[in-house]
Amino acid sequence: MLIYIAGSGAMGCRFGAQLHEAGQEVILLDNWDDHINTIKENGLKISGDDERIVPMTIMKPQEANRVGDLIILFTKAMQLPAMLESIQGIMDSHTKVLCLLNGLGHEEVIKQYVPERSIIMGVTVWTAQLVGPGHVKLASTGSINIQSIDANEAEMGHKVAEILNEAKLNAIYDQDVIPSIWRKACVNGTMNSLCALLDCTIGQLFATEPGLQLVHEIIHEFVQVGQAEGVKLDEEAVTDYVMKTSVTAAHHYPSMHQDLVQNHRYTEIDFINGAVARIGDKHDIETPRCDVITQLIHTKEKILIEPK
Ligand SMILES: NC(=O)C1=CN([C@@H]2O[C@H](COP(=O)(O)OP(=O)(O)OC[C@H]3O[C@@H](n4cnc5c(N)ncnc54)[C@H](OP(=O)(O)O)[C@@H]3O)[C@@H](O)[C@H]2O)C=CC1
Ligand SMILES: CC(C)(CO)C(=O)C(=O)O
Repeated sequence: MLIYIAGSGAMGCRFGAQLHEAGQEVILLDNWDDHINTIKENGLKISGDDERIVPMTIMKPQEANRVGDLIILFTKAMQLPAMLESIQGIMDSHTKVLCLLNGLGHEEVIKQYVPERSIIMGVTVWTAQLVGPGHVKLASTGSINIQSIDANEAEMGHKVAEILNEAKLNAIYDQDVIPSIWRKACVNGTMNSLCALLDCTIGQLFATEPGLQLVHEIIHEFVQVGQAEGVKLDEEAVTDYVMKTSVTAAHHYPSMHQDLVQNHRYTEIDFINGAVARIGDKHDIETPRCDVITQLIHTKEKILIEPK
């Protein structure tokens, strides 16, 4: 089986390396020259729980020319359309496309490039961090929920879950993956944006009474908007999940903090709080917190990434 990882940053490298080690033929696709050259020359360096060097094939998306059996999308959300455009030549009617990006609204984007019967949507709580080009840090454990969006293609989704499990990626075939995607978006919509704005860890944020209050108000907006979209979300259960995640990830600076504050890179805010604000508008639901958080993150992007 030929598996492409379309977007081989931290998560793409984790998944690519584990699938390669499980015996699959894996090709990493990315556009970052230093990263590509380092992996070509030295292999992928993995530090953390199980340090090793994994020899991996990596190239730019436009250089790939063999049709893939499975393509796992792992770009940042704002890079997704360009990636889908550039991988048209490696997809045919049998190619399955699995999306594991954080955030909301990717299904609609993917449908513009991939037939519905080939799309598998998913969400993962595995983590990974780029240390530098060709070097990723992996720690702890995780899991994946996936579902074919065409109900007639469930079998193909089950097969993909099996392949992920052979690589010890703990995948389950979910009969309704959309609430899980929204629940993870809610984790990111509370912790990622607030920690990036306040320059703090998750533990620091959740230890404050006003911070915690804001977290509850954001969760309420996500749940109201999700429910209006027909997503089965229970506010108490989502809150419980967010609180539990805040404990296990207490010492972390979330990825949006790493992107914006530490590395001065654009964020996925438009696909998290920004998406809830947009969908809320559609349903005439007010989302004042998501609105202002989105505006503040964009302001911080202007200050840090585009200084005058
Ligand atoms: N990291 C995590 O723990 C988790 C992430 N996710 C989600 O997975 C998706 C992928 O995230 P993740 O793997 O963390 O993304 P990364 O930031 O590690 O990489 C994403 C892309 O950004 C570019 N890039 C990253 N760093 C640099 C750099 N220093 N210089 C130049 N280009 C760089 C590369 O793209 P290119 O060069 O092609 O532009 C790379 O493919 C996102 O939707 C994220 O929210 C989900 C669960 C956990
Ligand atoms: C750490 C965690 C779970 C919460 O923000 C995360 O998903 C991220 O950093 O993107």
